[in-house]
Amino acid sequence: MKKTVHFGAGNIGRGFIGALFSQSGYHVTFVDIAEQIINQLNEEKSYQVKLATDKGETTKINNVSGLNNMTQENEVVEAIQQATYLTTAIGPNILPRIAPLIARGLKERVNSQNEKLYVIACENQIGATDILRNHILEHLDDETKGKLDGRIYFFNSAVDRIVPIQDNKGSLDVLVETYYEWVVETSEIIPEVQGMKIVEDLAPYIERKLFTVNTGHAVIAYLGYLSGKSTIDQTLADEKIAKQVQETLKETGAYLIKQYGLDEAEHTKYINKILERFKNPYLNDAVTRVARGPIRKLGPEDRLVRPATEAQKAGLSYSNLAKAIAAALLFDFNEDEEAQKLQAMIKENGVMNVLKEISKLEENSEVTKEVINQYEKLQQEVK
Ligand SMILES: NC(=O)C1=CN([C@@H]2O[C@H](COP(=O)(O)OP(=O)(O)OC[C@H]3O[C@@H](n4cnc5c(N)ncnc54)[C@H](O)[C@@H]3O)[C@@H](O)[C@H]2O)C=CC1
Ligand SMILES: O=P(O)(O)OC[C@H]1O[C@](O)(CO)[C@@H](O)[C@@H]1O
Repeated sequence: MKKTVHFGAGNIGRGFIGALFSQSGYHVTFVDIAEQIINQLNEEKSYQVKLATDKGETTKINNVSGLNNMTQENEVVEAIQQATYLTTAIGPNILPRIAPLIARGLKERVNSQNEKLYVIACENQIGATDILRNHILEHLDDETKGKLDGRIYFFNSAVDRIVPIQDNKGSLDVLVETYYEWVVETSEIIPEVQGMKIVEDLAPYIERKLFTVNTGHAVIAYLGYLSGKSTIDQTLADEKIAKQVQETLKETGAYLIKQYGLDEAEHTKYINKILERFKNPYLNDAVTRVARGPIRKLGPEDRLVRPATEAQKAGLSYSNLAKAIAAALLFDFNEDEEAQKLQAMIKENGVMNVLKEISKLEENSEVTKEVINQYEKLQQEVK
């Protein structure tokens, strides 16, 4: 049986990427630090993926097992020897932490065989696989680096499926939305995986996804949080916020249409389809999940700041994006480590310095001025 190694046995790992591999005839070895999940995968050897619909259709996912990358390093290295694919869905901030072990696995592999291995990071981040590759290279000697060509391939990808936090503690089963899209950038002919779409240029796909699905989601999450809402669908039922989301997506849309020559009517359809996905009540998707990690989400290349700076450069409107950035700056959820760190930074150094440090926005840039203007207005509104 073909084999694949997937780092991150969480929501996207089990509910999306691992499930597609299993359905394509692969044995999936999940690598994670969550001991309970690893034990259950090894004991139960399967789990159910349940669709967030009124019928709640389920699919059984077979041929799965687990390894703990903290306590079973040798076994992970061995699994990498046998795999055709190595994927991750672990969170962008975790990629540097798993890179040393992947590097060990790759070193052993290229010194003992010529079979091709395809590495794909499935994270909400532009160029996540390139970033992972650079971390891996830091842990390889020149001789090993020289052997990667033609053996180890690194492909960027875009992943789109809403998988909320699961409220079935103790079960491996995962509730997912029906829709999914996994786009992988390569011009190589690679072993087929059901549901994987191959493209030669990922940029329009990942930007369209990140600056529509993720920007829209972030606006709902941050404004929902500020107005005391619990879930995404509940927030979108608030007409004022729904209008604000539309206005923000018009701004990212204008940039995407200009940048990639998208058809305006098609793009409007794409936006509307996404808004329908967000309204799914069966997902019960918490605003605090979608808002998680505000420091990462306020990064210069991420879903809020990049479209704002690109729109500004292109002479397009960005005031609604500035409002979204301002709302993210006000996210003070006390169970989110990044939110707490962000609030401490704002308290100590002020918003302008935080925008400079985290978002790489110049002090007196037009975008910075507009964000501060929106931040002050929002602060008054939520008082
Ligand atoms: N949940 C969703 O709807 C979507 C998530 N994504 C992306 O997928 C990635 C994963 O997200 P989720 O699955 O939602 O998160 P999650 O929190 O459900 O899963 C992450 C998994 O990584 C594991 N992990 C954390 N640190 C680790 C380490 N050092 N070594 C090994 N495993 C470690 C955790 O134990 C957890 O099982 C993120 O980059 C996210 O942006 C992308 C599209 C959709
Ligand atoms: O996973 P992140 O990057 O923290 O952001 C949450 C976002 O990811 C998703 O879970 C999947 O795209 C979206 O639901 C949401 O926009």
